Amino acid sequence: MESFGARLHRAVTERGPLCVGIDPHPGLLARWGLTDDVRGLDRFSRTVVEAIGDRVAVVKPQSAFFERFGARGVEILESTIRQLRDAGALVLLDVKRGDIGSTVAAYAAAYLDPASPLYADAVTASPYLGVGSLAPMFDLAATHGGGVFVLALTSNPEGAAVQHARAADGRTVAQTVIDEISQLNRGAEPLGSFGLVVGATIGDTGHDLSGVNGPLLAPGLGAQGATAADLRTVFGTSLSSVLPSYSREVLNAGPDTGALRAATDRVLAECRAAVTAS
Ligand SMILES: O=C(O)c1cc(=O)[nH]c(=O)n1[C@@H]1O[C@H](COP(=O)(O)O)[C@@H](O)[C@H]1O
Repeated sequence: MESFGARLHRAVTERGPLCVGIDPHPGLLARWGLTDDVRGLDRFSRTVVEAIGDRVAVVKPQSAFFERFGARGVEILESTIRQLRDAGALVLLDVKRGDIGSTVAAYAAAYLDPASPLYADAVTASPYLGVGSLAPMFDLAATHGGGVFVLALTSNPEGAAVQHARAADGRTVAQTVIDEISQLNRGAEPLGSFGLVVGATIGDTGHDLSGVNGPLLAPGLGAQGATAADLRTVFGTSLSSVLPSYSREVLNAGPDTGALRAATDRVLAECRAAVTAS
């Protein structure tokens, strides 16, 4: 069975270094002329899948925007994940889960077991109950060729108060997360299956990402103010592992599928130039 890291490496080689988020904000539904209900949610998600499912390496549905409609919203999330996978995109389900280990095992079963209705290629996870508490996710991901992206340095301004705090050994909390994920990816080729989330908005924080050997998801581009040109400052010599991620910047171009594709092509060209420039 092929690992998530290998599948991601191939997808990025074939389709380019880009993740597009599906974040059906109420304001976006209105902008697209859709109702703020499950019908609007379904139409929005289908339109995004139709426009970009066959051309973007990774698509990241944000679960909260589906959960807000209850069981029928989650049903649409399940169907969106299936449609995306059928279109050949890798699905990174943005759920940012974290809990004590025995409960994390249940989250792992929900998202990383191929038998689950919400099965996705990878999930986002929060390490603030300790990176070790996420072990059941790492284990199930490894068993089934899935991936886990762990928050390290988030794109929001509030994150630094926690993530830049120093642990007893002098490292920042973020660096301890980075180092533990690096261990998990040691020796993996062509790329490890365990990723980190590092916001494109954070500037040069002096964290050492050189040993990660896994994907670095970079949200915060576009609507949150960062540009592709900022990736060099944030990631330095680790640029080749960066997976830039945009949601509203692309989604604002809808509902026209041609306009969504054009927005996707534009940000991909910017990211390609930023990631490959020497
Ligand atoms: O894990 C994430 O994807 C994430 C981490 C982070 O540090 N910052 C961040 O914005 N995100 C998510 O990335 C998306 C950003 O959306 P836009 O600001 O519209 O591009 C949202 O779904 C956020 O939940």
